[in-house]
Amino acid sequence: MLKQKTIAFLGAGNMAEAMISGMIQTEKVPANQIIVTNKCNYDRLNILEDKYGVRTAPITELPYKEIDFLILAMKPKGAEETLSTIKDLLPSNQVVISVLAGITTSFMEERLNTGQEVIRVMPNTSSMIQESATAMSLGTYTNEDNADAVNELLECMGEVYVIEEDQMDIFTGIAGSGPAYFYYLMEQMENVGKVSGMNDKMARKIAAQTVYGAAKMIMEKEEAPAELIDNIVSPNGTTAAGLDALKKHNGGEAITQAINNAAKRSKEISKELDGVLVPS
Ligand SMILES: NC(=O)C1=CN([C@@H]2O[C@H](COP(=O)(O)OP(=O)(O)OC[C@H]3O[C@@H](n4cnc5c(N)ncnc54)[C@H](OP(=O)(O)O)[C@@H]3O)[C@@H](O)[C@H]2O)C=CC1
Ligand SMILES: O=C(O)[C@@H]1CCC=N1
Repeated sequence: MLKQKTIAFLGAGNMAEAMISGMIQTEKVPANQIIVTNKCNYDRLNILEDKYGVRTAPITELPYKEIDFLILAMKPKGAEETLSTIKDLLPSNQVVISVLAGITTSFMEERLNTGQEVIRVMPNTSSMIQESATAMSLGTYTNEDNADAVNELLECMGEVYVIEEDQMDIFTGIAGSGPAYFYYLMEQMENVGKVSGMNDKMARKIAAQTVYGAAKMIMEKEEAPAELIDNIVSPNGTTAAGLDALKKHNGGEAITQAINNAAKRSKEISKELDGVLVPS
C-alpha cells in the first residue's frame, strides 16, 4: 500500500530524520518517494539527501500535487503560518499529518480548507531504530483507507496506538518526551559508575543494558512490574536498600511529575497557539 505513496516532510529536524530513518529501514517506502524541506537550512537538506537518498526541495518548490502524505515536522509555533501558506496548495485528497506537540486536529482543520484530511501523530525519536511508541488520532474528515495507510506508515517506526485525541497530551508526556527521562536516568547511572572508577564506555553500556533488559522483560513476560520487582528483592538485601532510597527521595513522584508537567505543557501549547492566554 505504501510503495505508491509520496511523503513530504515540512521540517527537516531531529524528528523528521528519525521518522525517515525508520521508514527507509523497512524498505516499504522507496527513498525517492520521500521529499524533505525546511525553512532555510539547505545544508541540513543536503545531509539528509546524502545519508538517506531522499529527495529535497526548497519549500517554495514542493510538488504538492504529487504528495499523498504531508508531514508537518517544524516547531509548533510555525504551524499557524505554515498552514495558512499551504492551505490553497493542497490537493483535496492529500492527508496532512502533524507530529507537532500541542497542535490539535481542530486547530489544523480550522486553518485548512473544509474537508481536508488531517491526522495528529505523536512519535518519539526511537523511530530512528523502529522502536517508537507512536500515537495517532484521526481528524473529522479522515477516511478509513488513508487512516490504515498512515497506520502502516507509522508502523515502519515502531508500535502504533490509535487513541482518542483527549489522551494525546498525556501520551506526549509519557512517550513523546519519555525517552529523554530514561536518557537522564541512564546518565545518572553512568555517572555513578564512573565516579566509582568504572570505564566510561562500560558504565554507559551497563546502564543501557540494564534498562533495555528490564523493558524487554515487561514486553515479553506476563508479569506486572510489581511482580518483577518482587523477583529481585531479597529481604534485607541490596535491592530493598536501593528501593528504600528511591522512595525516600520520591523517585516515583518525580516521574509522575515529569509526565504530568510535560502533558500540561502540551495543553498549554494548544491554548497559546490558539490565542488563549495561559497563566504562567
Ligand atoms: N524531537 C522529538 O523528540 C519530538 C518532536 N516532536 C515534534 O516535532 C517537531 C519538530 O521537532 P524537532 O525535529 O525536534 O525540531 P528541530 O528543531 O530539530 O527541527 C525543526 C525543523 O523545522 C524546520 N522549520 C522551521 N520552520 C519551518 C517552516 N515554516 N516550514 C518548514 N520547515 C520549518 C527547521 O528548519 P530550519 O533549520 O531551516 O529553520 C528544522 O529543520 C516539533 O513540533 C515537536 O513538537 C514530536 C515528537 C517527538
Ligand atoms: O519537547 C517537545 O516539545 C517535543 C515533543 C515531544 C518530544 N519533544
